[in-house]
Amino acid sequence: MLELKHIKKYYHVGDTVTKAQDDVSVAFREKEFVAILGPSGSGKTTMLNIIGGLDRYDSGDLLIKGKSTKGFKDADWDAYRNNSVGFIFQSYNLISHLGIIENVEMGMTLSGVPAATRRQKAEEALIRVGLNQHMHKKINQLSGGQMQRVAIARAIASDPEILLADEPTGALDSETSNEIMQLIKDLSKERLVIMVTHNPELAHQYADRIIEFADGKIQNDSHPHIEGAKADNFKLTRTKMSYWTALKLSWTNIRTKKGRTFLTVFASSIGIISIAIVLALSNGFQKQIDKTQSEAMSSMPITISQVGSDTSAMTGTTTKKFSKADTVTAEKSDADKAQHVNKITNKYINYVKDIPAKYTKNIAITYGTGMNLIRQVDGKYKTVSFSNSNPDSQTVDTASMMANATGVGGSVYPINSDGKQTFLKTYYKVIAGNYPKSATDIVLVVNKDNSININALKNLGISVKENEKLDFDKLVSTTVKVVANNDYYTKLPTGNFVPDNNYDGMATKANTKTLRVTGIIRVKSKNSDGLLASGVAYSSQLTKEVLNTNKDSEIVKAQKATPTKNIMTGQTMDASTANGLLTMLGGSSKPTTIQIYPTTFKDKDHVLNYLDKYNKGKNKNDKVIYTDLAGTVSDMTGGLMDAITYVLIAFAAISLITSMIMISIITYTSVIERTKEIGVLKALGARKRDITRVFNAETFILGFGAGLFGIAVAYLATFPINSVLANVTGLNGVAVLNPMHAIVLVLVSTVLTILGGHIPARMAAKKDAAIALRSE
Ligand SMILES: Nc1ncnc2c1ncn2[C@@H]1O[C@H](COP(=O)(O)OP(=O)(O)OP(=O)(O)O)[C@@H](O)[C@H]1O
Repeated sequence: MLELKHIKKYYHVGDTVTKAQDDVSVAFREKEFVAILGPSGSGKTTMLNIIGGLDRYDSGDLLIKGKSTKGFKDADWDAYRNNSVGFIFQSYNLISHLGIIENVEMGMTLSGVPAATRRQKAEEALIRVGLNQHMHKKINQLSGGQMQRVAIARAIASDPEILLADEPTGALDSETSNEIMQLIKDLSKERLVIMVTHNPELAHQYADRIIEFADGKIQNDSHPHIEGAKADNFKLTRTKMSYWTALKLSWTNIRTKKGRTFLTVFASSIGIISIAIVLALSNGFQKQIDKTQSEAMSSMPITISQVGSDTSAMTGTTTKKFSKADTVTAEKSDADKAQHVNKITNKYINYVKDIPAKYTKNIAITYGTGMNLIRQVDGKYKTVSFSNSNPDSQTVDTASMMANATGVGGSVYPINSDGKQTFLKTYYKVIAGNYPKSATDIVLVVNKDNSININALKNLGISVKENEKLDFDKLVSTTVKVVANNDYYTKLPTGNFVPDNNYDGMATKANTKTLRVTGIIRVKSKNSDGLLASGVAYSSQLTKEVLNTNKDSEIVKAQKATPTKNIMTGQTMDASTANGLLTMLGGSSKPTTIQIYPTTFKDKDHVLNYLDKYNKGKNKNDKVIYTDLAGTVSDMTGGLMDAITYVLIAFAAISLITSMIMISIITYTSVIERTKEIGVLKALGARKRDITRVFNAETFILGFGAGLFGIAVAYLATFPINSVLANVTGLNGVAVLNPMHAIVLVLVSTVLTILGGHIPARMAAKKDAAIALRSE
């Protein structure tokens, strides 16, 4: 059955060499009870460990059923121990955190025997050793003899052919010893039993054969056996512990150390808690900043005007040196030099309209078209305007007189490229009436305190005194009429055009449109001033319609025919005044300003890049220059927030690493504490990998637990944090834990702790089984 051939095992410690096995040759029968006697330190245990595959011989050979073990790999030894060998130790070596049945089942659990079969065989083995009454007790509720019976049950549960016992009665009184010996004697009827003992009487009383050992050599053999030639018919089934078994094993172990586990989990979760809170806060602050930014955007668009200011053209040379020249140099002022006329062509407008929709909320194109407005006041029609300029001031400037007379002024609100009215709905609240629906609907914009520019009302022909309070009803539904150029101006015999005085007549003309105030609106946000000035606001659509009606009117045609002469006054004009007049009359469809509202600060950069691309390669005169008001506010806030978050996360990460180190230490202690258990598991056939798995499972449970616990604490912490922040800053719901962050943090905690625990786990796996079993 078993044969040792010239087995040598020397231990070298320092200069001394211990010959634990010194050329041992012996053979065993298939069924016999062999007792090995000998003085302490003679090498008995070493021989038993070599036979059981727990220890390796240096030279010689161990034949199992005729099969040489010289070429055995670790996995073969593991399988051999699991399939063929049962061990019984002096100190029982039961796994105390498992139940009796689980202990007995362990060998079968390791080799993947199905649960029901396992349970049945374990119970049979326990009945066999006489423990049918005590099966459901805990290990620490048993007597020494009973514990040894459990150990014997574990050794025979999977019915091995070889049973190895190392001083099985060494810790028991004589009566119990006899009972155990009798039990082993019975078991030897079915298998080979090799027992190491110090007790010659027991050996002689129960054993069939006695081998005396001294100085690593067999001195005497009472009943030697010579193994005949045998065919190699030895087969091994490899063992494999499932992840689930590893998890269960670790879980039961962790449960026996509840206090320590809780403290570990708590301490390791501190890193996760701090990172989660930092993320939750920065998340919330970022949201607040985004909101503020987006509000700021609404009042600070990128503006492209007909005349821009090219700051790069400013020389900024204010020399301090006095000139010695005796001449005067005529020079343009810096501001004049910087003045740049933008050629806002249709091509450019289309280019702007093609900005990817995701980057912009709105694009407002304003045309400087005048509107001939009249309104019935006290039964009579008179001219009115949407302007905010003072109607009582004595302006001599013809352009502003024209502006007042023709109704240029007021604010134009943008309409989305798809024609939808989202701008007003997003940023403005209706406090009376409704949002405008059609091009002929106009609104009154009031300030946060419901005040409105008095000039706007006066220009509409409403007689009002400063600080006078007007009912909403009085203003909503006010109507104003826009008259087409052809109805508004009459041609004099001189060829000049003048406004007709018959306003009542104009009111009923077919081309006259009625505009109606549909509502009074006010900016929604506390923090923003809004885009629209207080006063009248109308849609960009309305200007387009007016432009369409007037572009081919008589007065426009006549003005175009005499470009250097004002068609109304007969005065000569320079090109730019002429251009202004033509625009006012509706003869030029060039926009006066284009305003682009980026969606966010970041998108603004995309928009600016897009606009810069247009200018690339163009000569100075063809370039279109924009003004970026929001640029001065810049992305500073966003960058700052990111920086703060990174710094805080770095600090929090330090605590995470600390917890990782702590988990390694705890796993390491656990490895030390469980050294004996590792030995037992190995004796039962556990592979290195199974041992690593058991400890990895433990760190997995700890890491995952710490992650979950950390997230739970961080989530609960957001409530008091938010209430404090709300009190201090007035901001509500700042700390918001992003579920994605929560999941990632649990993963991070699990992965980091597994990493931290992996090295001790590997150390555990590498432990020598024989040494592990010798440890106390
Ligand atoms: N890992 C080891 N390193 C060094 N020496 C060892 C090691 N294991 C055992 N020895 C030595 O080998 C010798 C044989 O030890 P072994 O445990 O086999 O003796 P034993 O006969 O079983 O003794 P006891 O009856 O006291 O248990 C002893 O001198 C022991 O010190």
